[in-house]
Amino acid sequence: MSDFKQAALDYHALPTAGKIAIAITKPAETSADLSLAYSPGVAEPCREIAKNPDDVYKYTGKGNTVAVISNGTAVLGLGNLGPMASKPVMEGKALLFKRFADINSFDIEVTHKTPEEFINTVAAIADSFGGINLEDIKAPECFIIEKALNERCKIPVFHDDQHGTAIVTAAAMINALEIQNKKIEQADIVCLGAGAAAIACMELLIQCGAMREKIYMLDTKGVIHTRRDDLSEYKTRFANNTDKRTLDDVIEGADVFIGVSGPNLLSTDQLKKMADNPVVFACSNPDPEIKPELAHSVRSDLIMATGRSDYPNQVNNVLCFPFIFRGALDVRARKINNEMKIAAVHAIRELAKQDVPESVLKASNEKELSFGKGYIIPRPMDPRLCKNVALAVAKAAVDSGVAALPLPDGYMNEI
Ligand SMILES: NC(=O)C1=CN([C@@H]2O[C@H](COP(=O)(O)OP(=O)(O)OC[C@H]3O[C@@H](n4cnc5c(N)ncnc54)[C@H](OP(=O)(O)O)[C@@H]3O)[C@@H](O)[C@H]2O)C=CC1
Ligand SMILES: CC(=O)C(=O)O
Ligand SMILES: [Mg+2]
Repeated sequence: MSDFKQAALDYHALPTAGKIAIAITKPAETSADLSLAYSPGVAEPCREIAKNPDDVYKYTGKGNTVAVISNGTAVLGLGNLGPMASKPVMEGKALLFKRFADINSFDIEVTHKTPEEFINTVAAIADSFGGINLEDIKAPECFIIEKALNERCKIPVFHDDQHGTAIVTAAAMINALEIQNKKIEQADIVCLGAGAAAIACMELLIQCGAMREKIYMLDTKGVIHTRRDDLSEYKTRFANNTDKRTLDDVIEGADVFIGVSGPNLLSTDQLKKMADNPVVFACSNPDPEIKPELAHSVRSDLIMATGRSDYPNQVNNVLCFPFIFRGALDVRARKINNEMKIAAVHAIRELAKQDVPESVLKASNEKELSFGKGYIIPRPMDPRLCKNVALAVAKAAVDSGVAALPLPDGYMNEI
């Protein structure tokens, strides 16, 4: 067994199994404490909430709790491993919520037969939480599930693999194209993968200026084109009127490659065929579509990003989901709308242009980080992400009319 594999298994197993635990926030030592925490004292907030349901936010942890919910059908790029094998990832998301945005989080893995069963299960428990982060649910079911839950739930429901990934990809792409001196409107874009992440990433890039007809999307059967008769309604939106059929065909002269598919699917020969100064986001986890060292060995003019923490330019939804929920929860947004997503894109993107604090350099084991080919997007440990993204998102929620609360006085000033 490799040292890294053993270290990763030990990290999860020792000294206690798993990565998260519950913390008590009130004294619970004496009989007097317990008479407040439990019987008889607990009856008082129960009565208040029964009279005024909004008081649940005043007397319980609902407003700062997000459920991370999966069925394990698209666990990273590992495929349909089922609910239990997805649990380390879901605990990981809970860890990231707490570490980066001080949001309490439960991971919930659902076993079900039909999308309706999943939807009914989640809808039935949704009121316990301030928000729901759906994770690693494969396309096309993820689109149906998210839409139905957003219609049925009073709290924000956000499929991270769609929107978190899209927001971070758009932020990084705008910066990368600027550095490569390319215009997004003129970029020829290849997207390998046509699932949850791919569809959402391309839709958001189009909102940021990319031209739909200049996007070539591929699934396991090749290029998505207008003469295919096997396309879901979601893929059909990207059907290109073209004779190109394979990755080899579309990669020729492409400015951008975005991989949200699986490991080792882009060859060095294909990379060589891309236009000058290309942008390559190989975002499949844990193994990217092409390894950075391999890509850099054949091209010196590219900007390269992956989803991983052990290479520069980590294009990963961790840069978004803790912070977009922080902003949404703090103004009690009913949903996470387009305005909030666009605000997050720009808050993340702009931060990469600012000087990097010493604490981030230390945590990244870097001497220097400055905006450029090796630093197109902030590092997840950057404490300014929470402040800047949550503030932009909360403001956008208030301005777009989905917030139940105003922006708190001095919001995020103290961070
Ligand atoms: N860096 C990040 O932040 C994130 C990265 N990802 C990565 O993106 C990938 C996809 O995740 P997600 O969208 O949630 O999963 P989905 O299951 O929804 O989609 C997977 C897509 O990849 C396509 N695909 C799989 N193998 C190939 C192949 N050999 N050639 C072309 N297309 C292929 C599938 O094709 P078909 O439709 O024919 O089945 C499908 O369209 C994963 O590797 C995941 O780790 C996802 C979210 C965030
Ligand atoms: C990062 C992530 O959410 C994924 O790879 O699925
Ligand atoms: Mg995921």
